Amino acid sequence: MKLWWLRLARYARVRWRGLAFVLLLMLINVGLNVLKPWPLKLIVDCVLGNQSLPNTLVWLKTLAGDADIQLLGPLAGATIALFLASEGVRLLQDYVGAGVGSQMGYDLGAALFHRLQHLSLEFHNQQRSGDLVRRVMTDSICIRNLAMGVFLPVLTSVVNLVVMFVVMWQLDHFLSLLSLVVAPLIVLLIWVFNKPMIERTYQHQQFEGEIMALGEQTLTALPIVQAFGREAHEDERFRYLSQKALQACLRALLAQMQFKIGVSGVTAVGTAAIMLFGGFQVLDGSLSIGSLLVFLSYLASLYVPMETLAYMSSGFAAAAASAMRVLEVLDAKEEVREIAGATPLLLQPGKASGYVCLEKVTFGYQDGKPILQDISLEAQPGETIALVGATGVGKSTLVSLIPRFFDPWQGRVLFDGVDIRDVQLQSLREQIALVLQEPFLLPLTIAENIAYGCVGASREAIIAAAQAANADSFIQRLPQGYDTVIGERGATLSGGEKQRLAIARALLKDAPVLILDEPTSALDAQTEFLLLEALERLMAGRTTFIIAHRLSTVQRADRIVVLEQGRVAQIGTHQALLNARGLYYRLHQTQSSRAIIHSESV
Ligand SMILES: Nc1ncnc2c1ncn2[C@@H]1O[C@H](COP(=O)(O)OP(=O)(O)OP(=O)(O)O)[C@@H](O)[C@H]1O
Repeated sequence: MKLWWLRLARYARVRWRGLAFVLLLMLINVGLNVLKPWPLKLIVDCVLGNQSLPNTLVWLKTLAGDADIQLLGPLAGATIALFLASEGVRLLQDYVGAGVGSQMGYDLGAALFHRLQHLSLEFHNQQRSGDLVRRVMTDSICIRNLAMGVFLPVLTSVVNLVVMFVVMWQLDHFLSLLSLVVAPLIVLLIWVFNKPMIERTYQHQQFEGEIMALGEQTLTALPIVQAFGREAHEDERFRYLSQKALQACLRALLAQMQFKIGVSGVTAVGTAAIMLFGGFQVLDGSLSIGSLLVFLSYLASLYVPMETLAYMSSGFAAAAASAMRVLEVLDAKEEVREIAGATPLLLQPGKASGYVCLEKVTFGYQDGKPILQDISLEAQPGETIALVGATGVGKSTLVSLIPRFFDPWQGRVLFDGVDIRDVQLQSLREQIALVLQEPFLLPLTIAENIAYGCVGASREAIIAAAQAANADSFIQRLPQGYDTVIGERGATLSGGEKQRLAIARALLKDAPVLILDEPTSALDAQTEFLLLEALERLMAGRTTFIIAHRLSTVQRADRIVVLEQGRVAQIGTHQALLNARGLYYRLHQTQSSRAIIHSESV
């Protein structure tokens, strides 16, 4: 992924004012740090020693008085002011930096979240949702880490190094060069320790990632874990991974400690060399004591930026890895893309007629392996079309082409006579309501779940939809009625109750086209019977595509489409298909004989 950092910088650009302010504070702080040892130098050289004040500071004498000793007070005061100012600016820089950095992280997270919501179901089918959540919540912070944890410290270090070296050079050329002698040694240490530090930190992150994945997998599959008594096994796996993570963490810390000891040793040798040679120069009078003190003070601050630069490589590697994971999603190919200049399905507000037509549609998930072949099917407004066929024949795939979850390889899908690839996706999906086998419910209140597709629906409309869906009576029995918050995926409700909420949601949406994908198959025959009444109310006056394995559910459809090996094998009414004695007849016979055996055994 070339120039990834440049692409990421686009997201940072929006916050350029904040970034510029942080840079300004950084420059002010560098200036204050450079000035810090100068009051001490002036005291040592001009008050305790016999040097005169530099011409640029003669005004101090007119302010404090002529006697050298009178300079002590203002110089001590200047030290306090410099320290306070530097600390104040540093704290402000940290505060503003944290704010701007986090804001950039949230901006990137929001862009990622938006993108994920618009990527096709095909993309999501191939991903683990836990991993995607990590990308949005954790990896998007990489932009903050790169800006505030890598870019800013590196820039600060470089500016610090340059400014201090320039000042040192003015004081003494030889000592300036000597202070840089440690640089190659620090580079050598970086070269030796960088790889183990990065590798061990990466291993640590990997194990932490595995712990998170295990936690997420186990908690989402908790009913299975408990049913199969695997709690102890999962505990053991958790402990094993934690142990591994701990070992990797300690190994990474060990490498960092060795590196730090190396840097401290080299720094100590450098400082000692400056003391030694600087001491000789002071003794032979070519350097003042104050200048030597400035050198030693700078030296301490000079090695800090070098060390910072050394550490940055591991921070950079971690942030770069996260950035790649973020860009992978941002760059993911959109399988279903709205064409430029797509128009709304309806040019005026209102409802579509509900005419749906599939024209010679061929589609599959893998190249060369079509699931649906050359399917043509027309549904007139208000007509009910049932889809039947063996499991895996492509019934759900066929109906998923209508809301354009996928685009056909060949052929086209028309909605109210318009090719759905030419219209705005949202305007198309507004005209379709879905009730699936798994009624996806959110951990919100019952009322909010019913009104999910219909923002701003009145309480009366919600209750009317629930009544029509035969859901009102069970909702009234809940502790807070319509304001009861249901568990994740409706965990606190029975299958039939969840399905009735899904029907109420579809009723409230009041779309002209309805897709019912095995809405009753997870229920027993008695509950199914109760639901059918609600479903009939829902289907009235709408173009409906219904998929059901139980043929009893589809008997009253206007037309039944029988799919076989990806093609339409038969179309007709229940009676006509029975008379034809084809595949439908055989499916019907099998189900009828099973029902007889079942009723006899009961
Ligand atoms: N997202 C996907 N990626 C790849 N293959 C898929 C995907 N979804 C479904 N399939 C495959 O496509 C085929 C048709 O699946 P589909 O769900 O449409 O069948 P179905 O007739 O609705 O089956 P069932 O009656 O069991 O629900 C199956 O072989 C299935 O494994």
